[in-house]
Amino acid sequence: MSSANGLDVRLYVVTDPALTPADRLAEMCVAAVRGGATLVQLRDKKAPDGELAAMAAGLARALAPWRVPLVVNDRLDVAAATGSGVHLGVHDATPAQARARLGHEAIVGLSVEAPEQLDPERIDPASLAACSYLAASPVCETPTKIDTLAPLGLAGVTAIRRRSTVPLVGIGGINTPQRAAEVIAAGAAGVAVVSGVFAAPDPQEAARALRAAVDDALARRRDQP
Ligand SMILES: Cc1ncc(COP(=O)(O)OP(=O)(O)O)c(N)n1
Ligand SMILES: Cc1nc(C(=O)O)sc1CCOP(=O)(O)O
Ligand SMILES: [Mg+2]
Repeated sequence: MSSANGLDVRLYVVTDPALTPADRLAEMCVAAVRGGATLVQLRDKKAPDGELAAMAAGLARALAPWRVPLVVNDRLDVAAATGSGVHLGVHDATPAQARARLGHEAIVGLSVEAPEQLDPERIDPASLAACSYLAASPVCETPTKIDTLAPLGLAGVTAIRRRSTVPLVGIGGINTPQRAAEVIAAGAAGVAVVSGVFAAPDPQEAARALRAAVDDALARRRDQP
C-alpha cells in the first residue's frame, strides 16, 4: 500500500556496517525484502564515496527484481551517481538541493528531530515541498545511533504528523512488533528499523513480524471512526 505520493514506507530497513557487512549486504537486504521490507537505506557513515557508490550499485541490482527502492544516507553525490534516493538530516544538504540534483521522481527523505522544526519560520517551504517522506528522529533511545536529540516518544510522532502531509516514518528503538504498532497508532505511515531486523537471528522472519504488525496497525487506524 503506497502513500499519496506513491512511496511505500511501511517497513523501511536501514543498513549498518556492523550488522550488514559488505560481503553480506545484498543477501541480508534481500532477506528483509522477502520478509516484507518496502524500502532500503544504505547507511555507512565511514565508507569513502567510491566504495559507497559500488555498494549502492550492487545493492540496487539485487533489489531491482523486487521493485524495492534504494535510498543512500547523507551522500547526495553517491545518490546521484547511482540513481538512488537520499536521506538527509539537519547537517546534510537541504531537501531542495537534493530535489534539484536528483530530479522530480527521486526519493528525498528528511529527519525531523522536533515538531517545531516544521514551523514555517524554521523550514524553507521549498525544502518541505521537496520531501518524499519525513522521519521522526528518534522515537526511542537506541544504542545504534547515540548522537541524537532526546527521544520524541509517541506524542512527538503525533505532533510531527499533525504538521505535515508527506508520509512519516518513525526511527529509533523500534525493534519489536508491539513498538512498531504503537508508532503506527501514533500517526506514522511506517517504521524505519536497523537492529530489529539486521541484528535478528533471522532477518527475514523479523521483517515479516514487523511488517505484519505495521499492516495490522494501519488497518486498525483506517477502521477508526
Ligand atoms: C529513515 C532515517 N531517519 C533518520 C535518519 C538519521 O539521519 P541523520 O539525522 O542525518 O543522521 P545520520 O543517519 O546521518 O547519522 C536516517 N539515516 N534515516
Ligand atoms: C539511523 C538512525 N537514525 C536515527 C535517528 O533518530 O535519526 S536512530 C537510527 C538508528 C536506529 O537503529 P535501531 O533501529 O537499531 O534502533
Ligand atoms: Mg545524515
